[in-house]
Parts: sequence; structure tokens; C-alpha cells
Amino acid sequence: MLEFSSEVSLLDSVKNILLEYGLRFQEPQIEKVDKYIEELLGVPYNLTAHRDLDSAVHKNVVEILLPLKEELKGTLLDVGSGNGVPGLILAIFFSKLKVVLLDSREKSVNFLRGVIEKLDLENVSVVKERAENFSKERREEFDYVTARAVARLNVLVEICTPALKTGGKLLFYKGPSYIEELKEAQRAMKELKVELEKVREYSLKTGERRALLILRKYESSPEKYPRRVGVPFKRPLL
Ligand SMILES: C[S@@+](CC[C@H](N)C(=O)[O-])C[C@H]1O[C@@H](n2cnc3c(N)ncnc32)[C@H](O)[C@@H]1O
Repeated sequence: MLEFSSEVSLLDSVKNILLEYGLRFQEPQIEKVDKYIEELLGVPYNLTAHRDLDSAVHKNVVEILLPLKEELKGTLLDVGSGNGVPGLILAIFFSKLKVVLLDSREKSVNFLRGVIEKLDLENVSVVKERAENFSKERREEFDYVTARAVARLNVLVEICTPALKTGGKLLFYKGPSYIEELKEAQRAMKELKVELEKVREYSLKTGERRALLILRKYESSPEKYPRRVGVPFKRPLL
């Protein structure tokens, strides 16, 4: 039998989870996170089991904020944003960011547009497009490009890097498979002109091990990348 609680205690429990990890926040940010989690779970708070809320906050908020030590500012593109992670969370917590959430799926894009309106977020926009096309058209435009759970590292490097400014950073959220993926991505990194700057490994209290990969673009990517839609996935650079 699941335990249900009142709205107030669930709001507090979001704060408590963040505090447990030493994550700092301001009241308006937490209010937005609350609304977002409610949209994500698709049920009102007073009908949300603690267990589901806890897992949603860990997966979609703590996992994103925990490895970030620096303030992010400038322009950020979130590739394959799905329900908005990590891009939407970063937009809530870093007000100096201007964020574009990119996804090729109609369902995701509609969900994201609804959330942005409900949360009254002024620093976020949504684009429905394949990353291969978007990156080709919007070359060298973003200070950061992020992705989680979209593709293997070699594919991500090809579809994300062209949209990044020279000197900009790729921030990829990965699981423990990142070590193998890094080896596999050596050619893609060389071709697209990015180097590994840092890996921040971290663990959640749920026992999950995660890693934030930070890669830096040191030179413009050749015009031939990304290849046309689907090709980076079907024939990844190896
Ligand atoms: C598994 S979901 C991950 C969503 C989110 N990043 C997260 O971590 O919760 C992958 C998303 O990437 C999108 N996607 C995959 N390939 C893409 C591409 N080439 N261009 C744009 N979006 C893509 C899919 O439509 C899907 O919404």
C-alpha cells in the first residue's frame, strides 16, 4: 500500500532531497521544479506517492545539478531533450542561460511547450528538428550543448559539436559505460575537433553511478559534419 501525503509535505520533500545533497536553491526555483515534476508525473501532488516523487527528483533534478560546480551562462542547446532533461532544469537553476530544447518528436515538443507556458519560463524555447539538420544550420552558435540518454558518445560528438562555438563545451550525462564510449569516440573527437576536458564521476543515494563528461571544442568542425539525417546513427565514426 503506497503512502499519500498532502501537497505541503511533498513540496518540502523536494527541498529536503536537494538539501540532503547540499544543493543550493531559491524559493522560486523550487516552485518551478515542483510544478515541473507534477507535469512530469502527470498527476496532482496530493495523489503522488512519495516513492515516485523521490525517484523523479533524483533522476531529473539531482542527477543534473550535482556534478555542476560552475555557474553556466550564455547560450545552451539541449539535444534530444525529451521531457526537458537536462535543458529545462538548467534553465530553471541558471537564469543567465538562454536555452534551446531540441527534439524531433512531436509529443516531446508539445509537452515541453506546455511546461514552459505553465512555468512561465522566459529563457527557454523549443525547436522540433533532427539534431543533424539543426547543427548544420546553426553552426558555431552555442556556448554549451548538452545531452542525456540520446546516443552513444561518438554519435553525440558528431551531431552536437557543429552547433557549438569554438571554445564552447559539450556536457554529456552518462552512466558507467562512459569509459568504453570514450575509447570508441576517439576518432569522432579528432574529426570534429573536440578534446576531453574533465570527467566528473558521482553517485546518487539511490546507488546509481553517473558521470558528467565535459568536452571542449578547440577548432571549427569540418563542414562535412554532421552527415545527413540518420547516417551518424547508422554508420557512426569508429
Ligand atoms: C531517451 S529520450 C531522452 C530524453 C531526455 N534527454 C532525458 O534524459 O530524459 C531520447 C530523446 O532524444 C530524441 N532524439 C533522438 N535522436 C534525435 C535526433 N537525431 N534529433 C533530435 N532528437 C533526437 C528522441 O526523440 C527522444 O525524445
